[in-house]
Amino acid sequence: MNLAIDAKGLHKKFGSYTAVEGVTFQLPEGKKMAFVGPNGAGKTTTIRLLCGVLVPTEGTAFVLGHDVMTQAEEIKQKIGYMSQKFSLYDDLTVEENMNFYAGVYNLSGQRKLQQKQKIIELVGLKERLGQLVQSLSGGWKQRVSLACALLHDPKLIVLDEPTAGVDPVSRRIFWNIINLLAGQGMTILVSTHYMDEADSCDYIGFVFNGKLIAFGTPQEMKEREHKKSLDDLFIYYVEQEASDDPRNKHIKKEV
Ligand SMILES: Nc1ncnc2c1ncn2[C@@H]1O[C@H](COP(=O)(O)OP(=O)(O)OP(=O)(O)O)[C@@H](O)[C@H]1O
Repeated sequence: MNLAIDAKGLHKKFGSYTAVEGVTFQLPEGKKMAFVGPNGAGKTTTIRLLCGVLVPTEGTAFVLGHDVMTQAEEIKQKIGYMSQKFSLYDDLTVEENMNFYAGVYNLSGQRKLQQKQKIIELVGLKERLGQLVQSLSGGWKQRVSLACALLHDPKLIVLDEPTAGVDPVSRRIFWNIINLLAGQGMTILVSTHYMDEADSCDYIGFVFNGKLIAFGTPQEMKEREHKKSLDDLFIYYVEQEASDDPRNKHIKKEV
C-alpha cells in the first residue's frame, strides 16, 4: 500500500501556544479523507504543515514520499492546495488567474494549453473565462480556485474548508467534481464542518484542541462506538477528550 500522507507525532507551536499536538495518521493513495473539528481546533495549521507551508516544531511527515522538513518545494509542486481564502486575484479575470497559476507550476506551451482546456471542461468554466474574479459569486470563486489547484495534474489535493459559506447547489456541484477526481485515483484531503461531506469520505480525522482525537473510516468508527451518526460520534469523542483534560471541564457541559 502506497501512502500519500504518513504523519508521525506532528507538533506546531506558535510561541508558547501549541496549535498542533502529536498528530499521527496514514492516508493511502487514492483515498478521500476529511478533517472535522471546531473553529481553532488546528485543522488549517495541520494542513499547512502537510503542504510544506509551515515547518513542524516536532515530528515527521512524508507527503507523496517527500519529507516536509527538507523537501517542502517538491511537495508544493506536486500537490494542489486550495486555501480557505481561495488565494485568487480579484482584479484579474478567471483565465488570467489560471495563467498565473500555470506559471507558478512551470507550465508552458502545448502542455499549458492542454491542461487549461482539460480543467476548464472538468470544472465548467468556459462561459466565465473573461469575467473578473471580483464579480463572481462565492460558489464560482470556489470553482476557479479548484481549477487553479488542479492545473498541474496533482496526485493529491488538499482543500481547506472549500465549501464554507457556499450555497447548497454550488456545494453539490463542487463535490461532484471532487468525486469524479477521486474516481480517477486522486487522493483528497479536505477540512470541513459539514458532517455529510465527511461521511462520504473513506477516512475521517476528528480534530480537537490541536489533537487528532480519532481517526478511521466513518463506518468502523460508528460501529465501534455504537453511534448512529457522525454528529453523535464527534460529540462522544469530544466529551471523552474534554473529561480527560482538566482544562476542558466546561466543554462537557457545553456540547
Ligand atoms: N500564525 C499563527 N500565530 C499564532 N497563532 C496561530 C497562528 N496560526 C494559527 N494560530 C492559532 O492556532 C489555533 C489553531 O488554528 P487553525 O487555524 O489551525 O484552526 P482551524 O481548526 O483550522 O480553525 P477554523 O475552522 O476556524 O479554520 C488557533 O487558536 C489559532 O488562533
